[in-house]
Amino acid sequence: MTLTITDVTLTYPDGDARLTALDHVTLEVGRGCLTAVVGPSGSGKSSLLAVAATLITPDSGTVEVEGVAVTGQSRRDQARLRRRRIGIVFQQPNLLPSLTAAEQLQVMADRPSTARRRALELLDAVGLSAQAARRPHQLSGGQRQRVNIARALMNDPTVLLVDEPTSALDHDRGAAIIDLLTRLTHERATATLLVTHDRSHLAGADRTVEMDSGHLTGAARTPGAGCAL
Ligand SMILES: Nc1ncnc2c1ncn2[C@@H]1O[C@H](COP(=O)(O)OP(=O)(O)OP(=O)(O)O)[C@@H](O)[C@H]1O
Repeated sequence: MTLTITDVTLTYPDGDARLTALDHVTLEVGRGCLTAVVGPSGSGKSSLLAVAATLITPDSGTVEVEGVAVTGQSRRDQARLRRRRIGIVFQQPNLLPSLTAAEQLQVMADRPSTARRRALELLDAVGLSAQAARRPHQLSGGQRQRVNIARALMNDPTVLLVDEPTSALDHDRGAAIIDLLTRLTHERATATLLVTHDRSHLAGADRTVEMDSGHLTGAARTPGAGCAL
């Protein structure tokens, strides 16, 4: 399994007590599979993503990427793993204002010699070939989010983590972004974990899991073609 989260508990300080954000959560995501985690505000979705991204160390439990336990690694090894194996799409694109769409991707490249070609190939994959030379203020919100997604794929990650990608978009553009993420997940065989409070776009997800008060409460939908669960 590409991303395996096993029996993870995460608490935050809450005055004199501790608030349990994740309560013995177990979840597996295989390559070529988009798993959506839905749940109300405060249910623990962003915390789950942060643990999967190795940005937060849980109180207990483990995270494995391609069979390697990352929970006990040094921060330096975790950062290397993030750079090489994990793509993260944050809610807000946070593009650099002075760079073109292609340059936003190129600056992420591990291998500078192929960066330009790869950036253009990825912009084509997200439907932005004609916008490669545009800067963020010359792009729509949906186009900026597509650049954001393409940028996360720059170093060919095996795990793709996506946080509320449709929150700034209208319904149709939001649905198009989820369809794009599902297609890219299948084509590029990433293990994709997407969190959202908005379940209206999720018809195309391979699997939907519910989060409620730090618990994963159920899995629905059978895996689609190419989804190696
Ligand atoms: N840094 C923190 N310190 C203390 N408590 C936190 C911290 N981050 C999150 N929490 C709490 O942990 C719980 C889970 O929060 P989390 O952000 O993971 O939920 P969420 O489902 O992503 O919410 P939203 O949809 O609003 O982003 C909430 O009760 C939240 O208040």
